[in-house]
Amino acid sequence: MRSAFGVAEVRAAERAAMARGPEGALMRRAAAALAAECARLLGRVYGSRVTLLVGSGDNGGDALYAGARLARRGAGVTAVLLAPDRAHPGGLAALRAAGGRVVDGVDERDGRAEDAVAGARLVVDGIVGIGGRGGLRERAAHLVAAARTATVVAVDLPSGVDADTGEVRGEAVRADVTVTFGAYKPGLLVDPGRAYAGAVRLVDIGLDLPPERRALEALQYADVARLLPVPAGESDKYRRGVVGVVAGSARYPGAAVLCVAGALHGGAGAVRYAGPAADAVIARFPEALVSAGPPSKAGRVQAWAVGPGLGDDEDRLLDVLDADVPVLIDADGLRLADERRVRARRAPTLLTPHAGEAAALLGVDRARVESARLAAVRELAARYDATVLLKGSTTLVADAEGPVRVNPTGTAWLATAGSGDVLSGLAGSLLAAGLAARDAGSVAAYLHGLAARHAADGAPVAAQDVAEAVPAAWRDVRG
Ligand SMILES: NC(=O)C1=CN([C@@H]2O[C@H](COP(=O)(O)OP(=O)(O)OC[C@H]3O[C@@H](n4cnc5c(N)ncnc54)[C@H](OP(=O)(O)O)[C@@H]3O)[C@@H](O)[C@H]2O)[C@@H](O)CC1
Ligand SMILES: [K+]
Repeated sequence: MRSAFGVAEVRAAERAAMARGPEGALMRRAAAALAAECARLLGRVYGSRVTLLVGSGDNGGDALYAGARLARRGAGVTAVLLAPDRAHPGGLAALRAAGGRVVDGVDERDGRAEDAVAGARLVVDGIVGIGGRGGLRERAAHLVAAARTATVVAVDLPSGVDADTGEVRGEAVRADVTVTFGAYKPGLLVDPGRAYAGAVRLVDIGLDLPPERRALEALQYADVARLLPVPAGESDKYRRGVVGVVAGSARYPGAAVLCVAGALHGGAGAVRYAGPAADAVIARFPEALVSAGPPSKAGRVQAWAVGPGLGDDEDRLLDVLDADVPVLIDADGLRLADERRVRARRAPTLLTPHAGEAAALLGVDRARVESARLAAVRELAARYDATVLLKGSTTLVADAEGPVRVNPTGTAWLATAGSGDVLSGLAGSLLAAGLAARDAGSVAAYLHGLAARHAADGAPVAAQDVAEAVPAAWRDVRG
Protein backbone atom coordinates (compact mmCIF):
# COMPACT_ATOMS: atom_id res chain seq x y z
CA MET A 1 0.00 0.00 0.00
CA ARG A 2 1.31 3.43 -0.88
CA SER A 3 0.39 6.07 1.70
CA ALA A 4 0.31 9.85 1.58
CA PHE A 5 0.45 12.14 4.59
CA GLY A 6 -0.91 15.62 5.13
CA VAL A 7 1.27 18.61 5.99
CA ALA A 8 0.40 18.59 9.70
CA GLU A 9 1.59 14.98 10.03
CA VAL A 10 4.77 15.65 8.07
CA ARG A 11 5.53 18.67 10.24
CA ALA A 12 5.03 16.64 13.42
CA ALA A 13 7.33 13.90 12.14
CA GLU A 14 9.88 16.53 11.13
CA ARG A 15 9.89 18.01 14.65
CA ALA A 16 10.38 14.58 16.19
CA ALA A 17 13.20 13.72 13.80
CA MET A 18 14.92 17.06 14.39
CA ALA A 19 14.78 16.51 18.15
CA ARG A 20 16.49 13.12 17.66
CA GLY A 21 19.18 14.03 15.17
CA PRO A 22 21.85 16.68 14.66
CA GLU A 23 20.93 20.16 13.45
CA GLY A 24 20.39 20.40 9.71
CA ALA A 25 20.59 16.64 9.11
CA LEU A 26 17.16 16.39 7.43
CA MET A 27 17.88 19.17 5.00
CA ARG A 28 21.29 17.68 4.20
CA ARG A 29 19.68 14.33 3.37
CA ALA A 30 16.99 16.00 1.31
CA ALA A 31 19.49 18.10 -0.62
CA ALA A 32 21.80 15.14 -1.27
CA ALA A 33 18.94 13.10 -2.75
CA LEU A 34 17.73 16.07 -4.76
CA ALA A 35 21.21 16.68 -6.18
CA ALA A 36 21.56 12.99 -7.05
CA GLU A 37 18.28 13.05 -8.98
CA CYS A 38 19.31 16.24 -10.80
CA ALA A 39 22.65 14.63 -11.72
CA ARG A 40 20.84 11.56 -13.02
CA LEU A 41 18.62 13.73 -15.20
CA LEU A 42 21.54 15.77 -16.48
CA GLY A 43 23.64 12.77 -17.34
CA ARG A 44 26.78 14.85 -17.51
CA VAL A 45 26.90 17.33 -14.64
CA TYR A 46 30.17 19.04 -15.49
CA GLY A 47 29.58 22.14 -17.60
CA SER A 48 25.77 21.95 -17.58
CA ARG A 49 23.72 24.99 -16.70
CA VAL A 50 21.41 24.66 -13.75
CA THR A 51 19.12 27.41 -12.45
CA LEU A 52 17.53 27.35 -9.02
CA LEU A 53 14.32 29.25 -8.34
CA VAL A 54 14.60 29.99 -4.64
CA GLY A 55 11.80 31.18 -2.37
CA SER A 56 11.83 32.38 1.22
CA GLY A 57 11.62 29.08 3.10
CA ASP A 58 13.35 25.77 3.62
CA ASN A 59 12.17 24.58 0.22
CA GLY A 60 14.55 27.15 -1.22
CA GLY A 61 17.17 25.94 1.28
CA ASP A 62 16.97 22.43 -0.15
CA ALA A 63 17.44 23.83 -3.65
CA LEU A 64 20.45 25.91 -2.59
CA TYR A 65 22.27 23.04 -0.85
CA ALA A 66 21.57 20.74 -3.81
CA GLY A 67 22.82 23.47 -6.14
CA ALA A 68 26.03 23.69 -4.10
CA ARG A 69 26.59 19.96 -4.59
CA LEU A 70 26.07 20.27 -8.34
CA ALA A 71 28.36 23.31 -8.51
CA ARG A 72 31.08 21.30 -6.75
CA ARG A 73 30.76 18.74 -9.54
CA GLY A 74 31.34 21.42 -12.14
CA ALA A 75 27.83 22.52 -13.07
CA GLY A 76 27.26 26.22 -13.75
CA VAL A 77 24.66 26.95 -11.08
CA THR A 78 22.69 30.17 -10.78
CA ALA A 79 20.31 30.83 -7.91
CA VAL A 80 17.46 33.24 -8.70
CA LEU A 81 16.20 34.60 -5.40
CA LEU A 82 12.51 35.43 -5.25
CA ALA A 83 12.80 36.80 -1.73
CA PRO A 84 16.42 38.05 -1.65
CA ASP A 85 16.31 39.20 1.99
CA ARG A 86 14.90 35.93 3.27
CA ALA A 87 16.69 33.24 1.25
CA HIS A 88 18.02 30.40 3.43
CA PRO A 89 21.31 31.82 4.79
CA GLY A 90 23.14 28.51 5.20
CA GLY A 91 22.12 27.33 1.74
CA LEU A 92 23.12 30.61 0.18
CA ALA A 93 26.54 30.53 1.84
CA ALA A 94 27.07 26.93 0.70
CA LEU A 95 26.19 27.78 -2.88
CA ARG A 96 28.47 30.79 -2.93
CA ALA A 97 31.31 28.79 -1.41
CA ALA A 98 30.88 26.18 -4.16
CA GLY A 99 31.21 28.87 -6.85
CA GLY A 100 27.51 29.31 -7.64
CA ARG A 101 26.15 32.61 -8.92
CA VAL A 102 23.31 34.50 -7.23
CA VAL A 103 20.84 36.75 -9.01
CA ASP A 104 18.14 38.99 -7.56
CA GLY A 105 14.90 37.54 -8.97
CA VAL A 106 12.75 40.46 -7.96
CA ASP A 107 14.77 43.02 -9.87
CA GLU A 108 13.11 43.21 -13.28
CA ARG A 109 15.41 45.82 -14.83
CA ASP A 110 18.22 43.87 -16.45
CA GLY A 111 16.49 40.59 -17.37
CA ARG A 112 19.25 38.57 -15.71
CA ALA A 113 16.79 36.34 -13.90
CA GLU A 114 14.85 35.60 -17.11
CA ASP A 115 18.10 34.84 -18.96
CA ALA A 116 19.23 32.47 -16.25
CA VAL A 117 16.01 30.51 -16.51
CA ALA A 118 15.80 30.57 -20.31
CA GLY A 119 19.41 29.39 -20.70
CA ALA A 120 19.24 26.53 -18.21
CA ARG A 121 19.23 22.85 -19.04
CA LEU A 122 17.75 22.06 -15.66
CA VAL A 123 15.52 24.30 -13.55
CA VAL A 124 15.05 23.44 -9.89
CA ASP A 125 11.79 24.67 -8.38
CA GLY A 126 12.54 25.62 -4.78
CA ILE A 127 10.01 28.45 -4.71
CA VAL A 128 7.73 26.98 -2.10
CA GLY A 129 7.04 23.56 -0.58
CA ILE A 130 4.66 22.39 2.11
CA GLY A 131 4.60 25.90 3.56
CA GLY A 132 2.99 27.31 0.42
CA ARG A 133 -0.41 28.92 0.15
CA GLY A 134 -2.26 29.48 -3.13
CA GLY A 135 -0.84 29.61 -6.62
CA LEU A 136 2.43 31.11 -7.81
CA ARG A 137 2.87 34.82 -7.22
CA GLU A 138 3.16 37.03 -10.28
CA ARG A 139 6.93 37.34 -10.50
CA ALA A 140 7.47 33.63 -9.89
CA ALA A 141 4.87 32.71 -12.53
CA HIS A 142 6.62 34.98 -15.02
CA LEU A 143 10.02 33.39 -14.38
CA VAL A 144 8.68 29.85 -14.48
CA ALA A 145 7.19 30.60 -17.89
CA ALA A 146 10.65 31.60 -19.13
CA ALA A 147 11.81 27.96 -18.85
CA ARG A 148 11.04 26.62 -22.28
CA THR A 149 13.29 23.68 -22.97
CA ALA A 150 14.70 22.92 -19.55
CA THR A 151 13.92 19.82 -17.55
CA VAL A 152 12.05 21.02 -14.46
CA VAL A 153 12.59 19.34 -11.10
CA ALA A 154 10.24 20.32 -8.28
CA VAL A 155 11.56 20.22 -4.75
CA ASP A 156 9.12 18.35 -2.46
CA LEU A 157 6.14 19.40 -4.58
CA PRO A 158 5.49 21.65 -7.56
CA SER A 159 5.12 25.20 -6.28
CA GLY A 160 1.52 26.35 -6.55
CA VAL A 161 0.05 22.89 -5.83
CA ASP A 162 -1.71 22.48 -2.50
CA ALA A 163 0.09 19.66 -0.68
CA ASP A 164 -2.97 18.45 1.22
CA THR A 165 -5.53 18.50 -1.56
CA GLY A 166 -3.90 18.70 -4.99
CA GLU A 167 -5.80 21.90 -5.67
CA VAL A 168 -4.16 24.50 -7.90
CA ARG A 169 -5.38 28.02 -7.37
CA GLY A 170 -3.88 30.05 -10.18
CA GLU A 171 -0.51 29.18 -11.72
CA ALA A 172 1.72 26.29 -10.67
CA VAL A 173 5.02 24.79 -11.78
CA ARG A 174 4.74 21.96 -14.29
CA ALA A 175 7.48 19.58 -13.27
CA ASP A 176 9.01 16.71 -15.18
CA VAL A 177 10.11 15.13 -11.91
CA THR A 178 9.20 15.86 -8.30
CA VAL A 179 11.59 14.77 -5.57
CA THR A 180 9.51 14.54 -2.42
CA PHE A 181 10.83 14.07 1.11
CA GLY A 182 9.75 11.74 3.88
CA ALA A 183 6.32 10.86 2.50
CA TYR A 184 4.05 11.29 -0.49
CA LYS A 185 1.76 14.26 -0.04
CA PRO A 186 -1.88 13.86 -1.14
CA GLY A 187 -1.47 16.68 -3.67
CA LEU A 188 1.07 14.58 -5.58
CA LEU A 189 -1.39 11.73 -6.12
CA VAL A 190 -4.66 13.58 -6.78
CA ASP A 191 -5.47 15.70 -9.82
CA PRO A 192 -5.08 18.43 -10.74
CA GLY A 193 -1.88 18.48 -8.62
CA ARG A 194 -0.78 15.04 -9.78
CA ALA A 195 -0.66 16.22 -13.38
CA TYR A 196 1.78 18.99 -12.39
CA ALA A 197 4.13 16.69 -10.50
CA GLY A 198 5.46 14.56 -13.36
CA ALA A 199 7.28 11.45 -12.15
CA VAL A 200 7.41 11.43 -8.35
CA ARG A 201 10.49 10.16 -6.50
CA LEU A 202 10.09 9.57 -2.79
CA VAL A 203 13.20 10.06 -0.68
CA ASP A 204 13.49 8.54 2.78
CA ILE A 205 14.92 11.18 5.10
CA GLY A 206 14.21 9.27 8.29
CA LEU A 207 10.76 10.62 9.16
CA ASP A 208 8.67 8.31 11.30
CA LEU A 209 5.09 8.51 10.05
CA PRO A 210 2.57 6.23 11.78
CA PRO A 211 0.52 4.46 9.08
CA GLU A 212 -2.75 5.10 10.92
CA ARG A 213 -2.27 8.83 10.39
CA ARG A 214 -2.22 8.60 6.59
CA ALA A 215 -4.61 10.88 4.70
CA LEU A 216 -4.61 8.91 1.48
CA GLU A 217 -3.67 5.46 0.28
CA ALA A 218 -3.23 3.78 -3.09
CA LEU A 219 -3.55 0.04 -3.58
CA GLN A 220 -0.60 -1.68 -5.23
CA TYR A 221 -0.56 -4.97 -7.12
CA ALA A 222 0.00 -7.07 -4.00
CA ASP A 223 -2.88 -5.39 -2.13
CA VAL A 224 -5.27 -6.01 -4.99
CA ALA A 225 -4.09 -9.61 -5.36
CA ARG A 226 -4.85 -10.18 -1.68
CA LEU A 227 -8.34 -8.73 -2.00
CA LEU A 228 -9.44 -10.54 -5.16
CA PRO A 229 -12.02 -13.23 -4.41
CA VAL A 230 -10.81 -16.73 -5.20
CA PRO A 231 -13.30 -19.62 -5.42
CA ALA A 232 -12.64 -22.45 -2.97
CA GLY A 233 -13.01 -26.15 -3.79
CA GLU A 234 -16.48 -26.27 -2.25
CA SER A 235 -17.76 -23.18 -4.06
CA ASP A 236 -21.04 -23.04 -5.88
CA LYS A 237 -22.53 -19.98 -7.48
CA TYR A 238 -24.28 -18.85 -4.28
CA ARG A 239 -21.15 -19.18 -2.18
CA ARG A 240 -19.23 -17.16 -4.75
CA GLY A 241 -22.03 -14.57 -4.63
CA VAL A 242 -24.78 -13.64 -7.04
CA VAL A 243 -24.89 -10.05 -8.21
CA GLY A 244 -28.12 -8.45 -9.34
CA VAL A 245 -28.07 -5.83 -12.08
CA VAL A 246 -30.84 -3.26 -12.47
CA ALA A 247 -29.91 -1.13 -15.44
CA GLY A 248 -30.94 -0.15 -18.94
CA SER A 249 -34.38 0.26 -20.42
CA ALA A 250 -36.27 -1.05 -23.45
CA ARG A 251 -35.14 2.03 -25.34
CA TYR A 252 -31.55 1.97 -24.05
CA PRO A 253 -30.59 -1.66 -23.53
CA GLY A 254 -26.87 -0.95 -24.01
CA ALA A 255 -26.23 0.15 -20.45
CA ALA A 256 -27.73 -3.13 -19.20
CA VAL A 257 -25.53 -5.18 -21.51
CA LEU A 258 -22.36 -3.32 -20.49
CA CYS A 259 -23.17 -3.47 -16.79
CA VAL A 260 -23.77 -7.22 -17.04
CA ALA A 261 -20.53 -7.56 -19.04
CA GLY A 262 -18.64 -5.94 -16.15
CA ALA A 263 -20.49 -8.03 -13.58
CA LEU A 264 -19.65 -11.31 -15.33
CA HIS A 265 -15.96 -10.56 -14.87
CA GLY A 266 -16.01 -9.41 -11.24
CA GLY A 267 -15.78 -12.69 -9.38
CA ALA A 268 -19.43 -13.32 -8.50
CA GLY A 269 -20.69 -16.83 -9.27
CA ALA A 270 -23.68 -15.62 -11.27
CA VAL A 271 -25.31 -12.46 -12.59
CA ARG A 272 -29.03 -11.84 -12.36
CA TYR A 273 -30.52 -9.14 -14.51
CA ALA A 274 -33.92 -7.70 -13.62
CA GLY A 275 -35.48 -5.19 -15.99
CA PRO A 276 -36.86 -4.27 -19.38
CA ALA A 277 -33.65 -5.01 -21.32
CA ALA A 278 -33.75 -8.72 -20.42
CA ASP A 279 -33.98 -9.81 -24.07
CA ALA A 280 -30.93 -7.82 -25.09
CA VAL A 281 -28.98 -9.14 -22.11
CA ILE A 282 -29.81 -12.80 -22.70
CA ALA A 283 -29.09 -12.46 -26.42
CA ARG A 284 -25.59 -11.27 -25.65
CA PHE A 285 -24.94 -13.28 -22.46
CA PRO A 286 -26.71 -16.64 -22.30
CA GLU A 287 -25.08 -17.25 -18.90
CA ALA A 288 -27.02 -14.37 -17.28
CA LEU A 289 -30.18 -15.14 -15.30
CA VAL A 290 -32.77 -12.67 -16.56
CA SER A 291 -36.25 -11.57 -15.59
CA ALA A 292 -38.38 -8.61 -16.58
CA GLY A 293 -40.19 -8.16 -13.27
CA PRO A 294 -39.25 -6.14 -10.18
CA PRO A 295 -35.84 -6.80 -8.60
CA SER A 296 -37.34 -8.07 -5.35
CA LYS A 297 -38.99 -10.94 -7.28
CA ALA A 298 -35.89 -11.84 -9.29
CA GLY A 299 -34.45 -14.32 -6.79
CA ARG A 300 -31.63 -14.30 -4.26
CA VAL A 301 -28.68 -11.96 -4.71
CA GLN A 302 -25.81 -10.96 -2.41
CA ALA A 303 -25.51 -7.43 -3.85
CA TRP A 304 -27.19 -5.13 -6.35
CA ALA A 305 -25.78 -2.73 -8.91
CA VAL A 306 -28.46 -0.24 -9.91
CA GLY A 307 -28.68 2.82 -12.09
CA PRO A 308 -26.90 2.83 -15.48
CA GLY A 309 -29.44 3.70 -18.19
CA LEU A 310 -32.27 3.32 -15.67
CA GLY A 311 -34.07 6.43 -16.91
CA ASP A 312 -36.78 7.56 -14.49
CA ASP A 313 -37.64 4.12 -13.18
CA GLU A 314 -37.76 5.12 -9.53
CA ASP A 315 -39.78 2.06 -8.48
CA ARG A 316 -36.99 -0.32 -9.39
CA LEU A 317 -34.50 1.79 -7.53
CA LEU A 318 -36.65 1.89 -4.38
CA ASP A 319 -37.15 -1.83 -4.57
CA VAL A 320 -33.38 -2.33 -4.59
CA LEU A 321 -32.74 0.18 -1.80
CA ASP A 322 -35.13 -1.79 0.42
CA ALA A 323 -33.00 -4.91 0.06
CA ASP A 324 -30.81 -5.77 3.02
CA VAL A 325 -27.72 -6.49 0.92
CA PRO A 326 -24.97 -4.15 -0.33
CA VAL A 327 -26.12 -1.84 -3.12
CA LEU A 328 -24.09 0.08 -5.67
CA ILE A 329 -25.86 3.14 -7.09
CA ASP A 330 -24.68 4.73 -10.33
CA ALA A 331 -25.80 7.13 -13.05
CA ASP A 332 -29.60 7.66 -13.17
CA GLY A 333 -29.83 5.88 -9.84
CA LEU A 334 -27.83 8.69 -8.25
CA ARG A 335 -30.20 11.29 -9.61
CA LEU A 336 -33.20 9.42 -8.22
CA ALA A 337 -31.79 8.32 -4.85
CA ASP A 338 -32.97 10.29 -1.86
CA GLU A 339 -30.22 11.18 0.61
CA ARG A 340 -32.23 10.21 3.71
CA ARG A 341 -33.25 6.94 2.14
CA VAL A 342 -29.62 6.05 1.49
CA ARG A 343 -28.55 7.11 4.99
CA ALA A 344 -31.28 4.93 6.49
CA ARG A 345 -29.99 1.76 4.82
CA ARG A 346 -28.39 -0.81 7.12
CA ALA A 347 -26.41 -2.75 4.51
CA PRO A 348 -23.48 -0.97 2.81
CA THR A 349 -24.11 1.46 -0.05
CA LEU A 350 -21.54 2.39 -2.69
CA LEU A 351 -22.21 5.48 -4.83
CA THR A 352 -20.20 5.83 -8.05
CA PRO A 353 -20.65 9.33 -9.51
CA HIS A 354 -18.46 11.00 -12.11
CA ALA A 355 -17.61 14.65 -11.54
CA GLY A 356 -20.78 15.93 -13.24
CA GLU A 357 -23.02 13.68 -11.15
CA ALA A 358 -21.13 14.53 -7.98
CA ALA A 359 -21.57 18.22 -8.77
CA ALA A 360 -25.31 17.76 -9.22
CA LEU A 361 -25.56 15.90 -5.90
CA LEU A 362 -23.58 18.61 -4.11
CA GLY A 363 -25.32 21.50 -5.86
CA VAL A 364 -22.07 22.98 -7.20
CA ASP A 365 -20.67 23.19 -10.71
CA ARG A 366 -18.57 20.46 -12.26
CA ALA A 367 -15.40 22.54 -12.41
CA ARG A 368 -15.56 22.93 -8.65
CA VAL A 369 -15.60 19.15 -8.15
CA GLU A 370 -12.78 18.63 -10.63
CA SER A 371 -10.59 21.23 -8.96
CA ALA A 372 -11.21 19.92 -5.43
CA ARG A 373 -11.82 16.20 -5.84
CA LEU A 374 -10.80 15.18 -2.33
CA ALA A 375 -13.13 17.65 -0.66
CA ALA A 376 -15.99 16.61 -2.95
CA VAL A 377 -15.66 12.87 -2.35
CA ARG A 378 -15.33 13.34 1.40
CA GLU A 379 -18.35 15.57 1.55
CA LEU A 380 -20.52 13.17 -0.43
CA ALA A 381 -19.47 10.24 1.76
CA ALA A 382 -20.37 12.20 4.88
CA ARG A 383 -23.70 13.42 3.50
CA TYR A 384 -24.89 10.01 2.38
CA ASP A 385 -23.12 8.10 5.15
CA ALA A 386 -21.98 5.78 2.38
CA THR A 387 -18.88 4.78 0.46
CA VAL A 388 -18.37 7.04 -2.53
CA LEU A 389 -16.27 6.29 -5.61
CA LEU A 390 -15.66 9.50 -7.54
CA LYS A 391 -14.69 8.59 -11.09
CA GLY A 392 -12.38 10.64 -13.25
CA SER A 393 -8.77 11.51 -13.94
CA THR A 394 -7.86 10.25 -10.48
CA THR A 395 -10.60 8.01 -9.16
CA LEU A 396 -11.08 8.36 -5.41
CA VAL A 397 -12.91 6.12 -2.95
CA ALA A 398 -13.99 7.55 0.40
CA ASP A 399 -15.91 6.36 3.41
CA ALA A 400 -17.56 8.74 5.85
CA GLU A 401 -14.26 8.61 7.77
CA GLY A 402 -10.75 7.25 7.38
CA PRO A 403 -8.15 7.67 4.63
CA VAL A 404 -9.32 8.17 1.07
CA ARG A 405 -8.16 5.67 -1.55
CA VAL A 406 -6.77 6.89 -4.83
CA ASN A 407 -6.63 4.62 -7.84
CA PRO A 408 -3.22 4.52 -9.50
CA THR A 409 -4.21 2.70 -12.72
CA GLY A 410 -6.51 5.23 -14.38
CA THR A 411 -5.98 6.15 -18.00
CA ALA A 412 -7.49 8.77 -20.25
CA TRP A 413 -8.65 5.97 -22.58
CA LEU A 414 -11.36 5.24 -20.04
CA ALA A 415 -13.16 8.46 -20.92
CA THR A 416 -15.41 6.59 -23.32
CA ALA A 417 -19.17 6.06 -23.38
CA GLY A 418 -20.34 3.11 -21.31
CA SER A 419 -17.08 2.46 -19.47
CA GLY A 420 -18.76 3.60 -16.25
CA ASP A 421 -21.48 0.95 -16.77
CA VAL A 422 -18.78 -1.72 -16.96
CA LEU A 423 -17.22 -0.41 -13.75
CA SER A 424 -20.57 -0.55 -11.95
CA GLY A 425 -21.10 -4.16 -12.89
CA LEU A 426 -17.56 -5.06 -11.92
CA ALA A 427 -17.77 -3.36 -8.52
CA GLY A 428 -21.23 -4.81 -7.88
CA SER A 429 -19.87 -8.26 -8.61
CA LEU A 430 -17.03 -7.76 -6.11
CA LEU A 431 -19.57 -6.60 -3.52
CA ALA A 432 -21.54 -9.79 -4.10
CA ALA A 433 -18.36 -11.81 -3.75
CA GLY A 434 -18.06 -10.42 -0.23
CA LEU A 435 -15.68 -7.46 -0.47
CA ALA A 436 -16.36 -4.43 1.73
CA ALA A 437 -17.71 -1.46 -0.23
CA ARG A 438 -14.40 0.40 -0.02
CA ASP A 439 -12.46 -2.62 -1.27
CA ALA A 440 -14.99 -3.48 -3.96
CA GLY A 441 -14.87 0.07 -5.29
CA SER A 442 -11.11 0.42 -5.25
CA VAL A 443 -10.36 -3.06 -6.58
CA ALA A 444 -12.89 -2.52 -9.38
CA ALA A 445 -11.32 0.82 -10.29
CA TYR A 446 -7.87 -0.77 -10.27
CA LEU A 447 -8.88 -3.67 -12.54
CA HIS A 448 -10.92 -1.39 -14.78
CA GLY A 449 -7.93 0.92 -15.30
CA LEU A 450 -5.59 -1.98 -16.03
CA ALA A 451 -8.14 -3.52 -18.37
CA ALA A 452 -8.42 -0.26 -20.28
CA ARG A 453 -4.64 -0.14 -20.67
CA HIS A 454 -4.62 -3.70 -21.95
CA ALA A 455 -7.48 -3.04 -24.34
CA ALA A 456 -6.22 0.32 -25.54
CA ASP A 457 -2.55 -0.43 -26.03
CA GLY A 458 -2.19 2.95 -27.70
CA ALA A 459 -5.48 3.00 -29.64
CA PRO A 460 -9.03 4.10 -28.77
CA VAL A 461 -11.17 1.54 -26.96
CA ALA A 462 -14.89 0.94 -26.61
CA ALA A 463 -16.45 0.06 -23.26
CA GLN A 464 -16.98 -3.50 -24.39
CA ASP A 465 -13.27 -3.90 -25.08
CA VAL A 466 -12.61 -2.81 -21.51
CA ALA A 467 -15.03 -5.43 -20.16
CA GLU A 468 -13.40 -8.10 -22.28
CA ALA A 469 -9.95 -7.16 -21.04
CA VAL A 470 -10.86 -7.50 -17.37
CA PRO A 471 -9.72 -11.16 -17.18
CA ALA A 472 -6.29 -10.11 -18.48
CA ALA A 473 -6.14 -7.53 -15.71
CA TRP A 474 -6.94 -10.21 -13.11
CA ARG A 475 -4.18 -12.41 -14.49
CA ASP A 476 -1.80 -9.49 -14.37
CA VAL A 477 -2.55 -8.81 -10.74
CA ARG A 478 -2.50 -12.44 -9.64
CA GLY A 479 0.65 -13.16 -11.60
N1 LIG B 1 9.26 18.33 6.40
C1 LIG B 1 10.54 17.96 6.53
O1 LIG B 1 10.85 17.08 7.27
C2 LIG B 1 11.58 18.64 5.75
C3 LIG B 1 11.28 19.70 4.92
N2 LIG B 1 12.17 20.22 4.11
C4 LIG B 1 11.82 21.29 3.20
O2 LIG B 1 11.20 22.36 3.85
C5 LIG B 1 10.04 22.73 3.13
C6 LIG B 1 9.12 23.49 4.00
O3 LIG B 1 9.81 24.62 4.38
P1 LIG B 1 9.08 25.87 5.03
O4 LIG B 1 8.27 25.44 6.17
O5 LIG B 1 10.15 26.84 5.32
O6 LIG B 1 8.09 26.36 3.93
P2 LIG B 1 8.31 26.66 2.36
O7 LIG B 1 7.40 25.72 1.69
O8 LIG B 1 9.71 26.65 1.98
O9 LIG B 1 7.82 28.15 2.13
C7 LIG B 1 7.18 28.88 3.12
C8 LIG B 1 7.32 30.35 2.82
O10 LIG B 1 6.92 30.62 1.49
C9 LIG B 1 6.13 31.80 1.42
N3 LIG B 1 5.00 31.51 0.57
C10 LIG B 1 3.82 30.96 0.88
N4 LIG B 1 3.06 30.78 -0.20
C11 LIG B 1 3.76 31.24 -1.25
C12 LIG B 1 3.49 31.32 -2.62
N5 LIG B 1 2.35 30.91 -3.14
N6 LIG B 1 4.45 31.83 -3.41
C13 LIG B 1 5.62 32.25 -2.88
N7 LIG B 1 5.92 32.20 -1.58
C14 LIG B 1 5.00 31.70 -0.76
C15 LIG B 1 5.76 32.16 2.82
O11 LIG B 1 6.28 33.40 3.16
P3 LIG B 1 5.53 34.74 2.82
O12 LIG B 1 6.20 35.26 1.60
O13 LIG B 1 4.09 34.45 2.64
O14 LIG B 1 5.80 35.62 4.00
C16 LIG B 1 6.40 31.10 3.70
O15 LIG B 1 7.13 31.60 4.75
C17 LIG B 1 9.54 21.43 2.59
O16 LIG B 1 8.63 21.57 1.54
C18 LIG B 1 10.84 20.79 2.16
O17 LIG B 1 11.22 21.25 0.89
C19 LIG B 1 13.49 19.62 3.94
O18 LIG B 1 14.46 20.57 4.13
C20 LIG B 1 13.77 18.40 4.74
C21 LIG B 1 12.97 18.18 5.93
K1 LIG C 1 8.76 23.42 -4.86
